[in-house]
Amino acid sequence: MSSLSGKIQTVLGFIPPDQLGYTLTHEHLTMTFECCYCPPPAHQANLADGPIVMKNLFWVKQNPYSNKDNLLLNQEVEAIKEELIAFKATGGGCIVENTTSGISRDVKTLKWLAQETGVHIISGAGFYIDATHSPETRSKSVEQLTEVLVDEVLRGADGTDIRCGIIGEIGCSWPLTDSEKKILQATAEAQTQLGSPVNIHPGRNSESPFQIVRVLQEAGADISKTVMSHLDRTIFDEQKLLEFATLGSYLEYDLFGTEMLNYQFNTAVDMPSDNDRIRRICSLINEGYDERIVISHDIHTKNRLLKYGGHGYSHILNNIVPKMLLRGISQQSIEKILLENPKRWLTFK
Ligand SMILES: CCC(=O)NCCS(=O)(=O)O
Repeated sequence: MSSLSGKIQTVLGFIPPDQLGYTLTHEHLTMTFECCYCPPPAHQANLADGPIVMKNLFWVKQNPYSNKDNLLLNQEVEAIKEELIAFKATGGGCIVENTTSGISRDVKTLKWLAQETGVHIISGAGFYIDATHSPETRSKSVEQLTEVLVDEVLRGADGTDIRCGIIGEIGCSWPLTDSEKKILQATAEAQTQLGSPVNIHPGRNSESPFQIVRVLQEAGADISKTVMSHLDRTIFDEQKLLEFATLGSYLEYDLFGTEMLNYQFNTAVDMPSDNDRIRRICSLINEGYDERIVISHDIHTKNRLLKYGGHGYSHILNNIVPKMLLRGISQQSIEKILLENPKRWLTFK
């Protein structure tokens, strides 16, 4: 049993699980996303640079990864502080901030935001996708990577004493790279030592979540304390989703608010709408999985903030919950999705 057993660890220290409140399990409050910049086609090259303004806003919403300014969420600390105050006033309690090494994690800013707003913020340990791994990270053994993860949870991240309360999001590509596989094995080992919650970012292929679970299981992970993120853009076939659900991870629908014609990272994918997401969640509940579902917005670009006409961090509480109720999801299931499931996941074993 770990020293953290029974506790939830925020950037301000431990909280009793019953103080958590409604929780968004996958957000970003400060990060950069230049690693995923997609140059626009030649005839739109002028839209890559310059700030977001009314005149380019529709284009930015359709092509969020092609405007460089849009990828710098770390420039919006004041706007995000205002949003968190509104989130709390709307009934929100906690945000799990999934920024890991490679996309500019900034735990000092997370601590400041938690102090200023009263929202519980939980920070993530570990590494984003291979494209962001440093030569130093690539050269580490599984044991050395495990040490980094354990250290970020027990002692603090990025040279501070601010501690992470989950491992993740651990970035995985499709196909999985050697460096990502080592980090998954280290994640399993660190999870075994700490009893910690884990969050995984799968590659953009429906086989990816299955492959990741296999690697984690072989390395001894506890899949029941692991969230598989981004299922909205990863598994579309209902039978395949139900097959994945039997593996026992939490099933995360975390792109609420994202509605676009073309999904730039994989144009073979039709990005679902919020109504599609709600339908998917209804069918998972009907199949008996309401104790495994968690939801979020995964805000990672500026255009999704209220300041830029986006849906903001309170969209789920303000708009999605009422629509879920309208579509027959019970208040009891909503309490599980937004409160009980996050609480169970975030409490160290
Ligand atoms: C860092 C944020 C992130 O990785 N979000 C996932 C985007 S997507 O792969 O689902 O498009």
